[in-house]
Amino acid sequence: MAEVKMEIGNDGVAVITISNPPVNALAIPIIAGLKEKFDEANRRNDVKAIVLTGKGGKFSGGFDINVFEKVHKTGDISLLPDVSVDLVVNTIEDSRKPIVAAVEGLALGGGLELAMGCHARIAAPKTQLGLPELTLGIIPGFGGTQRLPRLVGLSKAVEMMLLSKPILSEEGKKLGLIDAIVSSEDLVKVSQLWAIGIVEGRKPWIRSLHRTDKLGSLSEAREILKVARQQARKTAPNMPQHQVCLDVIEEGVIHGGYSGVLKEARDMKHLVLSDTAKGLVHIFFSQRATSKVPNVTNVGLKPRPIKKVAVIGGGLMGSGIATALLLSNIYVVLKEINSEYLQKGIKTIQANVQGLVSKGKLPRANADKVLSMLKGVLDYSDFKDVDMVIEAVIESIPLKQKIFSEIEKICPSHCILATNTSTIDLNIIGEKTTSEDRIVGAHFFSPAHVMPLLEIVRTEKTSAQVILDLMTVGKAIKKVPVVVGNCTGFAVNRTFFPYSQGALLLASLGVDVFRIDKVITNFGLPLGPFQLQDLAGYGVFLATAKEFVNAFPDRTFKSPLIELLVKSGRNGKNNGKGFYLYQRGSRPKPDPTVLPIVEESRQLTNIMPGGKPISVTDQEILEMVLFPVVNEACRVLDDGVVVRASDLDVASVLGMSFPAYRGGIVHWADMVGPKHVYASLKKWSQAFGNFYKPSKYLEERATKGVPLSAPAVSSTASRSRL
Ligand SMILES: C[C@H](O)CC(=O)SCCNC(=O)CCNC(=O)[C@H](O)C(C)(C)COP(=O)(O)OP(=O)(O)OC[C@H]1O[C@@H](n2cnc3c(N)ncnc32)[C@H](O)[C@@H]1OP(=O)(O)O
Repeated sequence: MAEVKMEIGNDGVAVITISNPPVNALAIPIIAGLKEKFDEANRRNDVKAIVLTGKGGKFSGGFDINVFEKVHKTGDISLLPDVSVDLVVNTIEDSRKPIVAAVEGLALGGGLELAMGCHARIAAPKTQLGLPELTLGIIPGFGGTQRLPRLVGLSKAVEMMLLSKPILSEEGKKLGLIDAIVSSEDLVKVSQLWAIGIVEGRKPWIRSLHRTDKLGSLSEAREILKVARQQARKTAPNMPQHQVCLDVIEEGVIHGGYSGVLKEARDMKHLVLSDTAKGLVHIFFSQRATSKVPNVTNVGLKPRPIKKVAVIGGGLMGSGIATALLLSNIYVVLKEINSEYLQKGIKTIQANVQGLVSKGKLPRANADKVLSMLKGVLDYSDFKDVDMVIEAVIESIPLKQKIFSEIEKICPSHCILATNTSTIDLNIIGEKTTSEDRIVGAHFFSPAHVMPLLEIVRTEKTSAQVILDLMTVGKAIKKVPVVVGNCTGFAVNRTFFPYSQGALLLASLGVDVFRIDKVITNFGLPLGPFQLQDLAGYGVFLATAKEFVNAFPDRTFKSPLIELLVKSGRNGKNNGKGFYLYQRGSRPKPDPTVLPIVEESRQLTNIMPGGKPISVTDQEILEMVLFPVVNEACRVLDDGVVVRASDLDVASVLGMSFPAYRGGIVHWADMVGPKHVYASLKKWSQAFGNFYKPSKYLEERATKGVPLSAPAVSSTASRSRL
């Protein structure tokens, strides 16, 4: 239950405790409770000093993000209480009695801001301290933009806020954010003594907002902010909160902390209503919702331990998957068909691990231990005690069928039989076995040890236990598992197939390929469709295209362009020459010599109206590439391939790097408006054919004014593949 308690000890110290499991979020009743208890403590004659702490080993995960969601749904900004001035400045910082924060576990966002309003901070070891508000599209709103620079210095504070990077209490102590670190058991006791120390004048009574000693000179401050602004323009070009955060910090540096607090409160409220905040808050909750899968996570099943996994195939995917498992202390048996391929696979894993060491992401000392958990094999003898097999061989149906019949016999009966196929129907892969209940798709995205998404593909026969086990392994290896149904391309590849198709069609209509890529990267995807094709490899593209043409012949656009590129000796990044030129040590450069090949492809498709290139705005280019993706997302929703629309948003962000601040593909389409998407597709389908034909789902929702993300109505729910 959400509550704030106060206990007054014989020493005259009131201990105020926030209790709102699981993370002690500062929900509205908690804020009201804090105000009430602080007022009471200040009034009472038997209270000399106050300690503020959180129950259950966590100080606070910050302001209740659900309130932002409510503001987004209602548009009612008055739902946000005045915490910054009323509670943090007037009640806490200007309290007549000293207040010490006893922080443990985590103090994030509003949690850290409350602590910074107190007159001292005592922390347990390894407590996370941070202001991650920018990841939600807002800025700190309880005075954090003013107090953090005053406690840790401007440079560090800017870094912590702009990168939303938490620090541990040990670093906090060195920086001056934390006054002392004591064990968790002694935390409240020491904080009480510290508070009495302030009353008795043995410890300083510090109001952070009044400090200026760590801000440096005005010119130094301006220089730091100038550099930060330049960096933010590069790293977060489409998001307003970074520049606003720096403006608010500057206000406090120039006109004083209180003036900064007032500007912060005003600007925070504006930002809460921004599309960026709507998108990012949506993704925050959507990502957490993916852990809730009906009939899997709510039926009392317990995940079984997965300690040893066999990976079949040491190519790019297999070695990436093996790396991810090893990094999470799971034993891996890597199987290949000959020692040459096996050595290649092992070398790739070693290089992956080494790469993490050189980037500082893995301590050098851990690298040997990680690699010692790997065993390379050429036969199945080590498969007798594995808990899971992940097959990652080439996309060949007979080969996969053979492998699954073999492993079914060799592996223990509890062993999960997973495939990393990205296109082949799981029912076909499992057809020749009697183990279809333990066959599941574990679809990783390349590079598998880096990309965060794991699509878990289930068939009608996959057991709930197997899905739960794979979800648990997925989380253990730091992926975000999203459970999806079985269909060509599953959720992500199916939804995004029209991404490259739309781009190829536009190129055939006479639009410059590099302009298309630029428009898409300006929108926020890291790579345009042509550069993405270069990177993914043309072989993969052609093989996938074949699958899609077979599965959805009514809506595929057949372009000869990639085949022409291959014929002319281009192979994308693989051989350094695609739409772009790839040279070691320099950024990919658009290659103008590819343009005659694009022209040849145009002549062959011959779809330019009147033989002339169409004239389009950048906005039209964007929509002609992304609306077909939205259209396919609608079909994916209609077919029940995902549990909920927001799962597709998360999958698009984590699997395709669709900008999180646009909320994922379905959320974005709802912001743009289904009516506009529908009308545009209809217009283009009349001009350019079936590729653009709006789906029934889109048509229905656009005409009825129902958001694309609204839960399915019963007639479509019956088609669910989950
Ligand atoms: C005005 C102020 O400046 C504005 C703010 O304070 S904005 C809030 C700033 N704080 C944050 O951004 C922190 C957000 N939370 C997190 O990063 C992580 O949840 C965490 C590090 C606290 C804990 O992570 P982890 O242990 O993996 O648990 P996680 O699954 O994320 O969260 C547990 C539950 O708490 C909820 N939760 C976490 N932080 C929350 C918050 N600030 N408000 C509301 N709910 C929150 C999650 O939604 C989840 O709910 P569910 O179980 O119903 O799905």
